[in-house]
Amino acid sequence: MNTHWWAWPAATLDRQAAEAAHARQQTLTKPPGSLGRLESLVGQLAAWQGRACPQVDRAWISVFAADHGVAEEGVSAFPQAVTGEMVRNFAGGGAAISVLARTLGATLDVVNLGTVNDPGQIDGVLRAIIAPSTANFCHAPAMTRAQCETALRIGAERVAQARAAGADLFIGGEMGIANTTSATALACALLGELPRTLAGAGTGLDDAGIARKIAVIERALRRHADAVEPIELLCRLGGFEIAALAGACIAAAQARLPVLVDGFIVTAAALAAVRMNPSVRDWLLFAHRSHERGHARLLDALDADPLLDLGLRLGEGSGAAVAVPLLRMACALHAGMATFAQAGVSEKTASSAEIPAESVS
Ligand SMILES: Cc1cc2ncn([C@H]3O[C@H](COP(=O)(O)O)[C@@H](O)[C@H]3O)c2cc1C
Ligand SMILES: O=C(O)c1cccnc1
Repeated sequence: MNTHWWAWPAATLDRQAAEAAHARQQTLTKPPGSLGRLESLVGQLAAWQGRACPQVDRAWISVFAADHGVAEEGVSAFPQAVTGEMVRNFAGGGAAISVLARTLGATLDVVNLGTVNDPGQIDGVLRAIIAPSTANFCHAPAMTRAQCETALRIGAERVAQARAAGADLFIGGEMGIANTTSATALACALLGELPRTLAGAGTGLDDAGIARKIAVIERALRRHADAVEPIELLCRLGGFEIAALAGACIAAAQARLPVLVDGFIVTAAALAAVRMNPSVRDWLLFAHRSHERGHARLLDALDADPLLDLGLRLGEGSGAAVAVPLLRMACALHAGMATFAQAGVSEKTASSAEIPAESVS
C-alpha cells in the first residue's frame, strides 16, 4: 500500500442526500428539470455536504503566491516583481480577488510561498517561504522533492484551516509571474500534448512572445523527458503555488470539502492532483472556461463541463469566486421554493404519450 498521504482515498459522496435533494426538486412549483444545471448542482452539493438542503454560506479562498525561475526566459508580458507587489495588493484589498472575496463575504487567505521581490511581513499574509523562487526548469528541476512535498503539505494545511473555520466550499487561487508557462509545461507532460497546442498568451504575450514561450517549454520537456510519475512531473515543471494547489485539492477531497476550480493554472494543478490520486476528481467542480488557449483541452482531460464562459484570463481564483453566487442561487431556490402541495398549485398532468390516442385532437 502507498503510504504517502496524498494517495489516501477521497471521502465518499453521500448518495442518499443527493437522492433526497432530487426528490425535493420534483415537488417544487416548476416543471421538473426546468432549472436545468441549477438542479443538478444542488444534487452535487447535497452529495458533497451530506444534507438534502445544501448551502454555500462560507466560501474560503486561499491564494498561493510564488515566483518561477523560468521567468528569466522572458515568457511573461510582466516583470517578476509583480508577484510580490500583488501579495501586498491582495492584503491591501485592491486586487480583483480581494474585491470578490469582500463581495461574497468569503475568507481571503493569502499565502506567500516565496517571492523574489519579497514584501516581508504583512498583516493578512501567511509567510510560508519555501525559497525565493523555483529553479529555471530549462536547466534543473523546478523544485526538489522536499520543496514539492512542503508545498503540497502547506496546501493541505490551508484546507485544514478552512475546515476548522466551518467553510462549505474551498477555492484555490494563484499569483506567480510566468506560471502559465509552468502550468502549460506540466499539462503537456501529464497529457502528452505538444506545447504549441496548449501554450497561450498568459498576461498578454504577442505572437512572437508565444513562440518564445513554446520554444522554452519544448526545451524543458526534452530536459525532463525521463520523468514519468505525476509527482515527479510536478517537482520538475510545477511551482510552489501549483503544488500547494494540488495538495489543497487532494486534502479537500479527503476532508469532504468541495473545491470550486478556477482557471488554467488551477486546473493544471487539479489535473496533477487527479493523476496523483484519481479519487480526488469526485470533489472538483469547474467554475469557468478561461480564455487561455489550453484550458479547454485541460477541462476535456478532466471530463469537466464548466459553469461559466466569460472570457476571463486573470487567475487569483477570480473565476471561481464569480461563480459562487450561482451556487448560492441554486441552493436558495432549492430551500426556499414552495412545493406544489404548499402553494396549492396543480401538478403535471399525464404526458401525451399516456393519453389514449382517440382523446388527442
Ligand atoms: C498585475 C497582475 C495581476 C495578476 N493577477 C493574476 N495574474 C495572473 O498572471 C500570471 C500568469 O501569467 P504569465 O504566465 O503570463 O505571467 C499569474 O500571476 C496569474 O495569476 C496577474 C498578472 C498581473 C500582471
Ligand atoms: O486562466 C487563468 O488562470 C489565467 C490565464 C492567464 C493568466 N493568468 C491566469
